[in-house]
Amino acid sequence: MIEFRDVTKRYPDGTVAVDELSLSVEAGTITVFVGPSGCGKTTSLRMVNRMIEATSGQVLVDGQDVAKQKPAQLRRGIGYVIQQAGLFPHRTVLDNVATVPLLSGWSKAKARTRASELLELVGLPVEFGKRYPAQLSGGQQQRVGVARALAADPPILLMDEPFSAVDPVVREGLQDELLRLQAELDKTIVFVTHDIDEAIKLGEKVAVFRVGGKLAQYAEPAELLRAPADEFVSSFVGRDRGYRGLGFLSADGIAVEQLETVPVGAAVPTTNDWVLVVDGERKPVGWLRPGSSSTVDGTVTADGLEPGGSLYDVEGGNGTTGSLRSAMDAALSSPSGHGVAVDGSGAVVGRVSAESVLAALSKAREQAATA
Ligand SMILES: Nc1ncnc2c1ncn2[C@@H]1O[C@H](COP(=O)(O)OP(=O)(O)OP(=O)(O)O)[C@@H](O)[C@H]1O
Repeated sequence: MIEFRDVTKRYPDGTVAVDELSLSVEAGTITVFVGPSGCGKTTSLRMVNRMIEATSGQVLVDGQDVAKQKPAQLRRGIGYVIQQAGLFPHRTVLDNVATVPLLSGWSKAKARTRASELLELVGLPVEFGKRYPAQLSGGQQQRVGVARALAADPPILLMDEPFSAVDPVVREGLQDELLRLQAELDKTIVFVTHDIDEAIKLGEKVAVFRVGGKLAQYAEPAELLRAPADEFVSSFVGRDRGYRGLGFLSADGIAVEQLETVPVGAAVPTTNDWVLVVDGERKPVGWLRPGSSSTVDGTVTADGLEPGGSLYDVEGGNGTTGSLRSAMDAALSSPSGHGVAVDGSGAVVGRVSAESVLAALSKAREQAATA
């Protein structure tokens, strides 16, 4: 656990970067510090590994005041990942990752074996170990940065805007990868970003800072969306917070109704409604519009079908149930108005409607009110 107790950082020029910060970061969780530029996120993060010293107050790691520990020893248990990875340009990728184990006295062979394992863990081919950082894409360099920070197997990982230099698609992949890694590694991660969507996706708890280094709210993401503490948090959290909040509500109680499907090559069904066309594994191919011409000699072809909308995975992708948001999105984005529900393998299991999502939502509200 990491604990900030009334921590203030005043720089020599008088700037108060962090003002009386008190919060606890639970072990084994991802906690995100978010806020506008200059609100003291980086300063707070760096006070944990003593790259910056607090002016007053205490930072404790596992109950021990960091100010009383030798920085080198403290940092052995704390991995650090920064924007644009900060790799050594003249060392190979493998040697970059092996740096900390080598510094800790491991043999070269053992450090390199460990580095190879880590490259695999972060989803990079082991052959990339021979390359130099400049020979990798930004996203790949970022993965190397994560592998390097994990090399000594530290229980704590500090990540300062690690994904902000890559494009949105790569960034999303890296976020998913981090969540996957965390499920496996169970580290205590403090993650700094100025992107509220990233904070809400990654954080089990999110600390919102305002300029002047004051903590505006510290809460679970669903709570931030549902009940922002004040105007500042509300405007920082941004638009559509009601809709985004659906992402945190389980679609457990939602009714999945029967949906008429037809395989490619089968006879065109006689119905005036839309029909979902599926492949041999019951995965959706597209929609057959009522009176559509996507047929040859009375059988359904894959050409000319209406493309489908997003899919509602009833298993939620991580062994959990899907969210009301994904169910609602499936219903709203489907050309037929029927949201397509699929199982973990992508096979169609039925349909959901916007009305059934709203019914599940009011049931969840009633339950919350009587709880
Ligand atoms: N060495 C320094 N001397 C004086 N002021 C500093 C110093 N380092 C940071 N600051 C100031 O402290 C405040 C907080 O800076 P910090 O880098 O922690 O913010 P941040 O929230 O991480 O911002 P960003 O998102 O832009 O990186 C800012 O006003 C900054 O200008």
